[in-house]
Amino acid sequence: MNILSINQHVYIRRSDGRIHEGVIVKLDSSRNNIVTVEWQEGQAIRGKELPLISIVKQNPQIFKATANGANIGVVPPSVVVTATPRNNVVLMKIERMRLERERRSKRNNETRMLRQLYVDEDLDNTNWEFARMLRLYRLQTEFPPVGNAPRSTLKKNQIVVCVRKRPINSKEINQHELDVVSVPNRELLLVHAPRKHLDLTKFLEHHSFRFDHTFDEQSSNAQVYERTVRPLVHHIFDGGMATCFAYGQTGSGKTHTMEGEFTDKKQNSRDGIYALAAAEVFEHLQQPSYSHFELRVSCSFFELYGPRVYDLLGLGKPQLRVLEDGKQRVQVVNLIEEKVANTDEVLHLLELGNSVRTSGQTSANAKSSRSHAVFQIVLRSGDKVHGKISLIDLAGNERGVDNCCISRESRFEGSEINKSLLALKECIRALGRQSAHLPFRSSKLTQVLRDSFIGGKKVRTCMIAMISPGSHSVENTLNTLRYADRVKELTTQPFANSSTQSADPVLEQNRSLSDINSTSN
Ligand SMILES: Nc1ncnc2c1ncn2[C@@H]1O[C@H](COP(=O)(O)OP(=O)(O)OP(=O)(O)O)[C@@H](O)[C@H]1O
Repeated sequence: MNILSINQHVYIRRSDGRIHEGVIVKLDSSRNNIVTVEWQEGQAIRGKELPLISIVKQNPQIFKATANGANIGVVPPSVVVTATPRNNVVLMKIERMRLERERRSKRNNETRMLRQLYVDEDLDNTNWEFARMLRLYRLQTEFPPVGNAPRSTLKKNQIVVCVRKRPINSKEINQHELDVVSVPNRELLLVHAPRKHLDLTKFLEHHSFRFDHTFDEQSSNAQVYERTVRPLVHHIFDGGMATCFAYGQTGSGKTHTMEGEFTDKKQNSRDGIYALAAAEVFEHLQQPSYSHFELRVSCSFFELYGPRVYDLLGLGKPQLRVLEDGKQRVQVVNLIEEKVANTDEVLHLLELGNSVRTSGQTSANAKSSRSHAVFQIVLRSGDKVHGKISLIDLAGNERGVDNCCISRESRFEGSEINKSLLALKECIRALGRQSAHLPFRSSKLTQVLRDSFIGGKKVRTCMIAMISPGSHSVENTLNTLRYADRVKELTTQPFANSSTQSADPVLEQNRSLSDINSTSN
């Protein structure tokens, strides 16, 4: 073996008779003197392991040259590869490096694609494990179709509870928040809460809820209106009282839904539920079946800030007194009830009122409504109230722990808001139970809305719970859904909401499916 060396040029004959000039790249005496030779064929580098004896036979010139001190070797009959030997070695090394580079980049691309599949092209996302679990859960879980409850029952329900999920916003995306709410169909809603075990392993806790209607992030205000407030407008023409509450965490979309989209620092009142309801009222007025009532439309707009009531249509936003007479009739003294003849006049009133509404900054929303805004459309036949709809944009509900970093005044505001929301829940529940006792005196909000809770079958209520989809809001989202759930619980017995949790994705899937199945039975 000492005659041959690495990088030495040799000729080899292939089985098809062609002869190539190659380079020795490996000499292995431990394996019966095996010699590895590489050569170039077109653009490709090829290699072969050959026994030493075969190399000796095919390259007699090497051995003659060694014996005589000069290379008098026999030139092979035809040489396929004609590159100069020195160039060949360099080329081969470059080629080998290129192939290695290509292999590495292919491997990296594969890894990148795999992560993108799970993490939405966001490779820096520290939540990527949760994102992966979520993606898998959503891919693997089959949701049952909507339950068999006929849709017409929704129209007849005295209390309707719906949930609307708003789209994840750019602030949440920049903070690498995940969208942890799924709306698989128009009744179901799932919250996937990211959790950690004591040993810090991560898992998702799935909670499923069922409501009269669930709206996903694609839903428009008009679609929400269609399912929620439209039946109530029809109801007041039939002589009923109706109330619709927008409930939810600050920044979850209550004002967006009730008062319209907020673009370029301006509220576009035209597409909010207030305006859509007003337009429907004027459309209905044209119908001959109501002409004999000689109905006239008027609006009032006021806010409740803590225990105080302010008229949003009055000059300088005057504070109003709330009085109750001997027959428990509640009057907001001197509340302006403006007569309106068309939707544009209503929009004008809304703009006037919104411009003076109390707002503040919360941990979740820089321009947060800190008051409950009550917009009422009253139908009068002569002096008598024929029907009335109250549309209420409630102040944001916040958990105490979210308020730790804000001022004392804001914390006080928060506790007042939560107190009135608790009272509201109790009143709606009492209405659902047809209870003789209505705890309406426990807050100013329920006191001024008393006539929306009494009146038996003539009274109808709709609650739209708004939720933020971001993972940082998950506790507030669960709070909102539990609140809405408590309101609904007593009104539709067949639906029992529930929650599940599990660390094992397969178990999670099966359990939550059985959970969903059980709720739909
Ligand atoms: N469905 C939606 N589609 C698009 N953007 C939305 C939606 N819901 C809310 N938003 C946006 O989210 C932000 C917060 O919404 P909004 O002010 O309506 O929240 P809120 O619940 O009224 O908060 P607060 O109780 O603090 O007043 C706004 O910029 C709004 O435009």
